[in-house]
Amino acid sequence: MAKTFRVLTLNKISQAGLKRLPAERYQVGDKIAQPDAILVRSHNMLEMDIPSSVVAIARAGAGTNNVPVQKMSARGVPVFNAPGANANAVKELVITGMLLASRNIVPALRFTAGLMGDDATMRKQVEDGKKEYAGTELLGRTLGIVGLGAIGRLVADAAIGLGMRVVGYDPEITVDAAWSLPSQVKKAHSIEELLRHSDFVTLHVPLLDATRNLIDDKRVAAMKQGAVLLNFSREGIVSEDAVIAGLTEKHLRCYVCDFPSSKSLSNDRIIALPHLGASTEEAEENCAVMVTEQLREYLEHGNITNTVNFPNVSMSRESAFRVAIANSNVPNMLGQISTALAKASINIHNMTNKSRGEMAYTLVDTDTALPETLIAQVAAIPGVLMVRALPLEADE
Ligand SMILES: NC(=O)C1=CN([C@@H]2O[C@H](COP(=O)(O)OP(=O)(O)OC[C@H]3O[C@@H](n4cnc5c(N)ncnc54)[C@H](O)[C@@H]3O)[C@@H](O)[C@H]2O)C=CC1
Ligand SMILES: O=C(O)C(=O)COP(=O)(O)O
Repeated sequence: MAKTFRVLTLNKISQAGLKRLPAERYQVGDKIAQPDAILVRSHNMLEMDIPSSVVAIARAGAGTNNVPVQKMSARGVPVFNAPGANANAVKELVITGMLLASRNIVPALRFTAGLMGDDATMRKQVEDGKKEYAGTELLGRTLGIVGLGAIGRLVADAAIGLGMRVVGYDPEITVDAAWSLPSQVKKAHSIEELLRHSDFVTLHVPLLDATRNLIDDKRVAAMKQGAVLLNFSREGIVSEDAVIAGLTEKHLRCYVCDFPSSKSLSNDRIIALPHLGASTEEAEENCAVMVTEQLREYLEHGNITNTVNFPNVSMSRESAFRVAIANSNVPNMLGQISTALAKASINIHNMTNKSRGEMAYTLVDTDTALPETLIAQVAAIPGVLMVRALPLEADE
C-alpha cells in the first residue's frame, strides 16, 4: 500500500492548495500528531518544538524569518517557500499606501466619519473642512525601492506607470531580476544615495541579520525632508523609534507599514495596516498551490524546487527505487554513499547531486530496493543529515 503522509497546518491555508494533496495519500489538519510535513504562513515557529518526524516545512508565502531555518538545515529538512506568488498583492498595497499618505486619506476619512447634521449642513462642513486634507500627487515624484526582488520589481513597474521616477538599490540583485527591471529604473550605489533623492522610500528586503534596523536614525536623517517611508517587509527592518523621532521633528511626512505596535497606534503620522500585504484571495491561492505542489513532489519523489536552504534538484523517475539523501557539503560524501551501495551489490541506475552553501542533496535511483539495514548504514555516515527511501508505488 502507498505510504500516506501526515501534514500539520499551523495557519489557515487556502483550500485551492490543500486540494493538491489528495485524501488517499494525505492526512492534513491542525491537530495532526507526528507530522511528515508542516504547512505554515506567519505562525512563529522559532520557539516551537518541531517533531523529529518532520521532513519538510512549507511556508505559503515569501518570508521565512518565522521558521528556524538553520536548525532545520542541521536536520536535513528543506524549508520551501513561494517566491513571487504574493508579490502582486503586496505591490497593490504599496501603491495604496503611497496614495493613502499623499492624499491624507486616513485623517480625511476620520473627518467624514465625524460629520453631523442634515445634508446641507454636512455639505457646508465638507467644503469648509476639505482644505485641511489637500494632498500632493505621485506624478513626477521619486520613489526609492530598496530590494528589487519579486515585489520590488513589480512596484517599480507600477510606479513608472503612474508617472513616478524610480531609483533602486539592491546589491544582491539576481541576473534574472536585473533583466526584468524596467529600463527607467535608475541604480543607486548606496542606500544613502537612494534616501537623499526619494520622496517615497519603500523597503522590499527579507529580514536577515544584515537588514535588521536597516533604517536607523542615521538613515532617517539621510532621507529627504518631507519624505514618506513604506515598510511592507518586516517590522525589524525599521527602527520604529528612529522613524517616530523623524516624524516628530517633521523631517518625515508619514510612515506606512504593515506592522502595528503600541507606539505606532498612538501616532497619527503612522498608517499601520494589520499585516495585509499578502491577504488577497489570489495571493493566498497562489502561495498555497505553489507550496503544496512543491511539497508533494518532495514527499513523494524527493524533487526539490524553491527552498531557502537546499539546492533545486529534480530527476525524472525511470526506476521504481529511489533514495534521497541530504548531507553536509564536505568532501567524499558521494564516494562513501556509492561505496556503501556497491558493497551491498545495489546497482545505481541514475544519480544527481547538487550543493548550496553548506548543504548538499543527492537523489539515487537504483535497480533494486535498498534494504532497511543499508538505509541505516547510509544514515550513519558522518555528515549525512537525512535519508529517505521513496519507492514508486504500483499505481503511480
Ligand atoms: N507584508 C506582507 O504581507 C509581505 C511581506 N513580504 C516581505 O517582503 C520581503 C521581500 O519579498 P520578495 O520581494 O518576494 O522577496 P525576494 O527574495 O524576491 O526579494 C528580496 C530582494 O531583496 C534583496 N536584498 C537582500 N538584502 C538586501 C539589502 N541589504 N539591500 C538591498 N536589497 C537586498 C535581494 O537581493 C532580493 O532581490 C519578504 O522577505 C517578506 O519579508 C513578502 C510578502 C508579503
Ligand atoms: O509572504 C510573506 O512574507 C508574508 O509576510 C505574508 O504573510 P501571511 O502569509 O499573510 O501571514
